[in-house]
Amino acid sequence: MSIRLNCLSNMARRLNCNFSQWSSRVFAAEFDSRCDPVYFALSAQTPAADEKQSLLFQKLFSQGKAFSVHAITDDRIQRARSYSDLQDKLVSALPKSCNLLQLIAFHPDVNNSLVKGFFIQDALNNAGTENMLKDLVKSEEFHLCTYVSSEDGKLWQQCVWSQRGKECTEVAKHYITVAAKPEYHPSLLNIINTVVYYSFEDAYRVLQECKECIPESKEVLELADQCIKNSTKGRFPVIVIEGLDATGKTTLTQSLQEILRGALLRSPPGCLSQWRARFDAEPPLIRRAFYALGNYISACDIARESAKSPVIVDRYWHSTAAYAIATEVGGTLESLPSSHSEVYRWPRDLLTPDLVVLLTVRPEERARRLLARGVEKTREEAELEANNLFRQKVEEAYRRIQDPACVVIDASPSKEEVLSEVLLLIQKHCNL
Ligand SMILES: Nc1ncnc2c1ncn2[C@@H]1O[C@H](COP(=O)(O)OP(=O)(O)O)[C@@H](O)[C@H]1O
Ligand SMILES: Nc1ccn([C@@H]2O[C@H](COP(=O)(O)OP(=O)(O)O)[C@@H](O)[C@H]2O)c(=O)n1
Repeated sequence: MSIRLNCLSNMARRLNCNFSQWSSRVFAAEFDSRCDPVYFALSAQTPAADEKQSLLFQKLFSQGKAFSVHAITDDRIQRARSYSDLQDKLVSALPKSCNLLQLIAFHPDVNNSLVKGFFIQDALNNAGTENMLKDLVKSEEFHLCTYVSSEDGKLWQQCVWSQRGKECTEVAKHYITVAAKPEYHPSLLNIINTVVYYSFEDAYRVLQECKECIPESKEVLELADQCIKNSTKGRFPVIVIEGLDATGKTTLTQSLQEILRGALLRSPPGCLSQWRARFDAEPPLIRRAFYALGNYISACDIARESAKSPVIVDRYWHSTAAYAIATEVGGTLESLPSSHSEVYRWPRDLLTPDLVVLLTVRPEERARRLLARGVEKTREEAELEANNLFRQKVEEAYRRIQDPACVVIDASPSKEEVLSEVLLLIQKHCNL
């Protein structure tokens, strides 16, 4: 597929026609996270009519009227924030007759080429929907497309609209062809340095780019500046406890602290708590960079404390990466990057613990504990409960992270049993 698309854009370049960068992208419209998306590409030439293709496109584009919207700025921070704003606007303003789907556009196999947008099917073909979407284009941050068919309904075209003076005008029109399913789910193109950061500098750079639009970034950066780079562990062991919410991390880490007479730390560290809600409200690009920096700040504390006593850490890099990967990857467990993917590698400059224990509990037991605790859940945790599939993806991502990999413990038995099992593990791994 990518070869065919490259040929197309090379040909367009030779012909010196205005074949925008969008033309070499593949679009993926996601009907349901459990099914494969519909993949389509744009073509400068009239494609041959194909019965199967026409049927598929009719399903996609002729449920009333179809539209797509993408944020188009080159600034990654602005694009991520515009996408979030757009989602809020569409969710609140679209009439009930509309079906809102995720539409992504990407260059096959090119990392960070993915641009997120929306695909809207308006079953009633409301004039109001079209006007509302054209209004959005006025802000010049978005790219609006409509979809039209030839008279016999066999060929489809994507029309691009843009604000020219006072008018919203059609500025380009391309034929649409079915594109092959890529080898890997396109969301994988958007993990490295977009939601998971593998060095202090990469995460730091994102918050630096946010200084203007999120003033709190400056304070987080100041704390990060105080971090000793590449901090190394002291002579005492460092034990990280990981797991989904309500798997017993707090209970276990407190017991371990008492028994081992150690220091209890967490990531993100307490010094960042005042800004956590602020960054939780930001899109993944920014939110994940905040948590990534949190790990580096915690690493400094871990280095200092491990010179004096054993250190127990409640969540660390495994949490940051596993939640980010599971949220970003659409589809089922099979859509996760394969076990040997580089997305599961440990950042080269982050202090490595001696032991990472992953607590797992059966879903019914976890739900029982959450209910008994009665604490308000974070938005993401609420989603976990509603979405068992997402929970499985987070846990599987935890299990795939390497160097150090986590040791998985069934934390469904009693607190005492879990504690003694973990103490045995610590003895084995950390010579305690
Ligand atoms: N092994 C266990 N068996 C039964 N209940 C437990 C066990 N470990 C923790 N709990 C209870 O489950 C709830 C969640 O535990 P907590 O330690 O707060 O989890 P986390 O820190 O992972 O969110 C608490 O009410 C706690 O008392
Ligand atoms: N080191 C960490 C810790 C939390 N997180 C994020 O924070 C959320 C969980 O935090 P939480 O405060 O609800 O967790 P608990 O420690 O209360 O179980 C996850 O959704 C992760 O996205 C992270 O990315 N990195």
